[in-house]
Amino acid sequence: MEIYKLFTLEAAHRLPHVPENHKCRRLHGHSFRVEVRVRGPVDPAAGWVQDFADIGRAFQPIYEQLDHHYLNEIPGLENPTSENLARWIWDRLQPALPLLAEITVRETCTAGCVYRGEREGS
Ligand SMILES: Nc1nc2c(c(=O)[nH]1)N=C([C@H](O)[C@H](O)COP(=O)(O)OP(=O)(O)OP(=O)(O)O)CN2
Ligand SMILES: [Zn+2]
Repeated sequence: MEIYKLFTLEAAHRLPHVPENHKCRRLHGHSFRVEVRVRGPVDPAAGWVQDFADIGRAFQPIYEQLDHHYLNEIPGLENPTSENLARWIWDRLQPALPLLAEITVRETCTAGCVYRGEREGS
């Protein structure tokens, strides 16, 4: 079974590799929504895959690094596309959440990406 927890964070970014006249080359901000999904068997005694609070605790240090920050200044996020942000979050979250199955990053109401780890062909 799969469970999920949703996080919202505010951050600024610009995309340095898009053409000069592309709007995303300019500094702008998003209310990013990050959905973390964990997959595993339901423990019969607990009745859950994993405590939602475990996901919250694992995500906290990542949240602190990203929320109200300029993403381009964070090592590894010099080109902070949704794709790169999803992989960056995965790489830091997976050691604390071995059952991690999927990271969804939504930049706007209409755009985002889903990452399921290297087996996806990254
Ligand atoms: N594949 C990707 N494409 C784009 C990314 C990205 O991370 N991955 N990022 C951006 C920009 O950051 C932009 O802020 C969001 O893009 P876009 O959906 O084009 O922005 P709008 O909300 O303004 O969309 P409209 O449909 O034009 O209103 C760009 N592309
Ligand atoms: Zn953007």
